[in-house]
Amino acid sequence: MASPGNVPARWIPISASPSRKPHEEPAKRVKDDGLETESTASEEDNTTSCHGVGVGRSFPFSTCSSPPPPSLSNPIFSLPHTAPSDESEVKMVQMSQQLAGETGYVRREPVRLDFQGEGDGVYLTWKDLCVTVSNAKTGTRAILQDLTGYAQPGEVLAIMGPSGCGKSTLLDALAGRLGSNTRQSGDILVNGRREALAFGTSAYVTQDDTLMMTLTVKEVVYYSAQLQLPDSMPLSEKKERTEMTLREMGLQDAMNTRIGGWGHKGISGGQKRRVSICIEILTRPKLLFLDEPTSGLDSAASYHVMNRIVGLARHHGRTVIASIHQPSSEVFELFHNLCLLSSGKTVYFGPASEATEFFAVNGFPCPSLRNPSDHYLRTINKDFDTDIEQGLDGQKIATEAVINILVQAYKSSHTSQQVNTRVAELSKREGEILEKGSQASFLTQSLVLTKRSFVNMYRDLGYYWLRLAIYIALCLCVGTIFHDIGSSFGSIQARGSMLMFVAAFLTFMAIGGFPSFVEDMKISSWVLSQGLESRG
Ligand SMILES: Nc1ncnc2c1ncn2[C@@H]1O[C@H](COP(=O)(O)OP(=O)(O)OP(=O)(O)O)[C@@H](O)[C@H]1O
Repeated sequence: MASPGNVPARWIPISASPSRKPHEEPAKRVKDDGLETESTASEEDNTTSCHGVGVGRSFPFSTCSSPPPPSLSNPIFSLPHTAPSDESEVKMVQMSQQLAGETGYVRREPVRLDFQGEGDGVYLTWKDLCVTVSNAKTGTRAILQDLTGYAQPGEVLAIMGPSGCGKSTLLDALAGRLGSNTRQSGDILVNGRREALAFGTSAYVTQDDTLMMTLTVKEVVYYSAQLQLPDSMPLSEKKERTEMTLREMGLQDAMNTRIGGWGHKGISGGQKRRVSICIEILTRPKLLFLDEPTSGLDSAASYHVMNRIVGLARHHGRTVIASIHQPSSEVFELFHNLCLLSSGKTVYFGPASEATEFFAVNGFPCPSLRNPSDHYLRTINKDFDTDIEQGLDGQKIATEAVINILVQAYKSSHTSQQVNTRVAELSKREGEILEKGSQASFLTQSLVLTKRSFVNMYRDLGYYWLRLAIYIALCLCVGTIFHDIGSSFGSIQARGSMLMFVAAFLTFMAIGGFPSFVEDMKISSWVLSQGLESRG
C-alpha cells in the first residue's frame, strides 16, 4: 500500500513501515521487563490477505471488508457514547470497533511501586482546570480546557503532547506560577487543601537553564546547597550531598568543568539540563515539577536521568510531574501515569502502560516496531495537517477529527471515570499540611552570594581583568599627558579637562559591566520565579 505522493500515512501502521513485512516475527516475544506480550507483527502477517498487503488492519482508510467486529475484550476503553458528527467520524468509529477485536493488544502490567507509605507525601489533584490567556489583539484564548487528574507519591506522571499543546502551562498552573496575563479556573488541591506550595515542599526545573557561566559544575551545585540547605547541616554534609547528587545525575566526570557560555565553551546542553535538575533535587522536595528534563540528552542519558528521577519517586515517596517531548520506549516504560494533551484537551489520562490499548481500541493501533510515544504524538499532532490530510483512498481526513474522537472516547471511558473517582477520593482526604522547609539564614545567604559574586567577577575576563588593564593604561596615558602641567592659569583649565575626561571614561567603562549585570538579573529573576526569594 503506497502513500499518496511522498506523504507518509501516519495512522496506517502497516504502510508506515513496509520494510517490516518480509520479516517473520515469532508469535510471542519477551519484553525487557520480563512480561510476555503477543507480537502484533505476527498478527499483521495473518491479515495480509486483504489486497495482499495487510490492509485488513489499516484503519481508517481501508476499504476492504473485514469480519464483523467481535465484542470489545476490554471494557475500560469504551467508544464514545456521543454520536459522531460527520460521515468520516462515523466511519472511523465503525472501523475502530473492528480493530478492537483484531489488534489483540495485550495490556502491560502497570509499573509496581516500592513506596508503601499511604499517608506521607504530596497528593496533588486538579479538577476542571481551565487556563485562558488575554491578549489585546487576539482577545481571550483557552490554553487548557477542563483538565482533571492527579499525581501521587511514589509515582511519576508524564505530560506529553505536541509542541504548544499546553504542557508547560499545565505544569505552571499546578505549581502556581502562571503569568499575570492568564486566568485560571477549577480546583487544584494539595493533600485535599487549597494551599500555595511553600519553599522546600516543591521544586520546579524550568525549560531554560539559568546558570553562572564562570563557575564549575560542582561550585554551582555547592553554592546552591549552601543557600538552600539549613545552617544546622554541617558544610561537610552539604558537600557530600552535592557530590552524591552530581553522581546521581551522571556528572562525576564534569564536576570541575566550567558551565561556559558564549565565548567560552563549557559543558554541553544536556549536562546543563542535568545540573539544573541537581540544583532542584538537592533539598529532596516532596513534589517535583520537571519541564522537559531530557531535552538535549541522548537516549542513554535520558534513560539514566529519568531512571534516577523515577527512583526518587519510587523509593522515597516523591511525587513527580514531568513534561516530556520524545521519550524512548525504555523511558516511556518508566512512567506510571500519562497525561496526553492536544490543544489543551485531555486525549488520555491514566496508566502509561494502558495508553497503547486505548489507542488501539479506538482505531489507532501502534505499529509493532514503533515507539508508542512517537505513535501517540504522530496521531494527535495537527500542526502539519496540510501535508498529510490526504488519506490513502483519496479521502480528506483532518487530524482534528481524530483528536475529537479520542477526546470523546476518553471522556466516556472507564479510565476517565476511575480518574474522576480517584480525584474525588483524594480531594476528600485531608493529608499532612506541608510545612515550609528550613534553609540558610539571611547572613549565610549574604555571605555565600557575596563570595559567589566575587568568584564570578574574578573569573570573568571582560568584567574584571580586562577593565583593570584598561584602567592601568588610562592611568599611564593621563599621567604622561598631564605630567608636570605647572600651576599657571592654563594648567587649571588642563586639570578641569583631565577630570572631565576621567569621569566620562569611567562612566563609559561602567557600561562594560552590563552583560554581567544582565546575567545576574537573569539568575535573580529565575530565583524569584522559583518562589525562592529567600534563596538570594
Ligand atoms: N502567558 C502566556 N501568554 C500568551 N500565550 C501563552 C502564555 N502561556 C502560554 N501561552 C500559549 O499557550 C500555548 C501553550 O504553551 P505551552 O508553553 O504550555 O506549550 P508546550 O506544550 O509546553 O509547548 P512546548 O512543548 O513547545 O514547550 C502556546 O501557544 C503559547 O503561546
